[in-house]
Amino acid sequence: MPQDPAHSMLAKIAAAMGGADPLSVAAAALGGLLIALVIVPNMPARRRIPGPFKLPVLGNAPVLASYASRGKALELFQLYFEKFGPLIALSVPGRTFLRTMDAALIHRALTDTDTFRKGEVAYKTAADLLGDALFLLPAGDRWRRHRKQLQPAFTPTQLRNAAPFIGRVADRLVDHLERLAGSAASGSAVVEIHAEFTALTFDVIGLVGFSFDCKATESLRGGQRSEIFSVIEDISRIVIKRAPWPRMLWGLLGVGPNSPRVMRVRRHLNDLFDLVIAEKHAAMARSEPKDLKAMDILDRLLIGADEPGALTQEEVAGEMIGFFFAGHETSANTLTFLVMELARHQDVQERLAAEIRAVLPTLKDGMTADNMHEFKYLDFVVKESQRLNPVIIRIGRETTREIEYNGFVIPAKMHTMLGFYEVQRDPKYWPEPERFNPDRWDGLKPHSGSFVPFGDGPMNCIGQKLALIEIKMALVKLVDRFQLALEPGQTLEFVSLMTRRLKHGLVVRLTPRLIRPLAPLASPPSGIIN
Ligand code: HEM
Repeated sequence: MPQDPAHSMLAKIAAAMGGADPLSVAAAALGGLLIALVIVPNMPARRRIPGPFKLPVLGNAPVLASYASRGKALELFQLYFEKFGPLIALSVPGRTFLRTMDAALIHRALTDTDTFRKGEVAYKTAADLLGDALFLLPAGDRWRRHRKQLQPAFTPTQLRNAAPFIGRVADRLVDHLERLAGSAASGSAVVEIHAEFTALTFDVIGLVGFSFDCKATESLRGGQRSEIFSVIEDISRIVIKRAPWPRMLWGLLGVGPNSPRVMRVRRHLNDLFDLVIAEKHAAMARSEPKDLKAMDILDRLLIGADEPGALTQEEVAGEMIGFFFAGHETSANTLTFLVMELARHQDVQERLAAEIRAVLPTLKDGMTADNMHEFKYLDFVVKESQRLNPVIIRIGRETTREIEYNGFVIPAKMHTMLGFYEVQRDPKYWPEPERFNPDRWDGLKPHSGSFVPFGDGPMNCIGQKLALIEIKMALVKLVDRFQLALEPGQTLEFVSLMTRRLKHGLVVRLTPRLIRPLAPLASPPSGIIN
């Protein structure tokens, strides 16, 4: 009788085992598989990191994917941390990973580069969309070369030069809001402020990074949302959709490198880069060579193109897209959360307004990158909002070797997700963690690893000083001119894609405060924007 291949295989194995019954061999094989795929991964063992039940092969991928696609991963991890403690092990096909909210481990993972490195997971998941952007690159020579080339664009001199441009973009926004309020019968403006901030931060990156006016604010005024916003947003969605699954399944999910959706995103990004570069070359041809100090990020990258270690044209494109991506949504979400907290806490808002009224007139040149520290309460408010509402809620690292931590064994090459959101709300480090209390920052030096909105260590946020100038300038101008209140009837729903934000934005009512002359603003170096 002809035998099916599986049966003949079993017969061969049985013969090799000295003529054992093929059925017993099959049962033993099945048992072995069960032990390897279900029992071992879920077995409680001393020193093994605890975690939720893992399905054979798929591990925790289905439940992670279901929560992540709805932007609800934080809720899931909150449950897991409550159940299993500050270190949890999870698995998706092909890899096991660790998620932690332990401050000391977070600090170590960010600063001890011999033991933890940024691995390739993020790069492999998004490089076809974003190219060789610094914020994606894994640790190693390529990352070092990019960081070295970009670092000079963030010196105090560069930031000093950038501040007046930022001031002008912020002025454009508050002037517009004032006009809106002036033309409304109620005397106040009702706006969805997140869209305004997204446009503002987009324009700031364009101007400061590339002397390119994206006119995002302008297109918003024209009643349309610039297409590039939806493209950038789609990148986050694509990456989130890909993350729990192996590359070979991305195509099936509609997010493979050759899927129409992905190709559309790439086409838009290439167009944007071509436009910026063409404008830059035209500007270079029109004007005298710039002083090194007055150069933007793109000038610096292009001017040094012949020097050893310089970035190639492709790498420059990656950095440009990377800066738009890493630098605009993060700052916009941070600003939106700040307005949300100020609108919810009118007492804090009034104290801040009083500080602004007291400090601003004393600044001879208006608010600059050098005198921001005069606004002490503002600094507390920004930090407290970043603590409660970090926009980067987690980042990943990988162990370079096996280590022991608090009695647990963390194997080599373990992908480790650092839970910024959770550690910044941990009652162990933050009394009354859910309370928005800027005064807690008075004289406070946070416990290492417990406050990391910009990361830490050598891969910390290269744009953090620029971001803080932008955020503080915009906030000072806004609170100085308007009283901010939440418009009733909206539910504030949070989503966590690549960054955390409000799903439907934030609708606020802006009522002009008493009109009084503003302190002068330092003029920008040239008239790029009106
Ligand atoms: C409030 C705003 C911002 C927040 C909360 C933020 C947060 C972060 C965090 C947490 C990291 C560390 C990632 C890691 O360690 O793997 C990071 C890296 C980075 N950020 Fe930001 N960021 C902000 C604004 C900006 C801006 C305005 C820019 C550019 C102008 C920027 C560019 C970058 C880049 C290029 C990296 C990668 C650095 C490296 O790997 O060497 N960010 N950011």
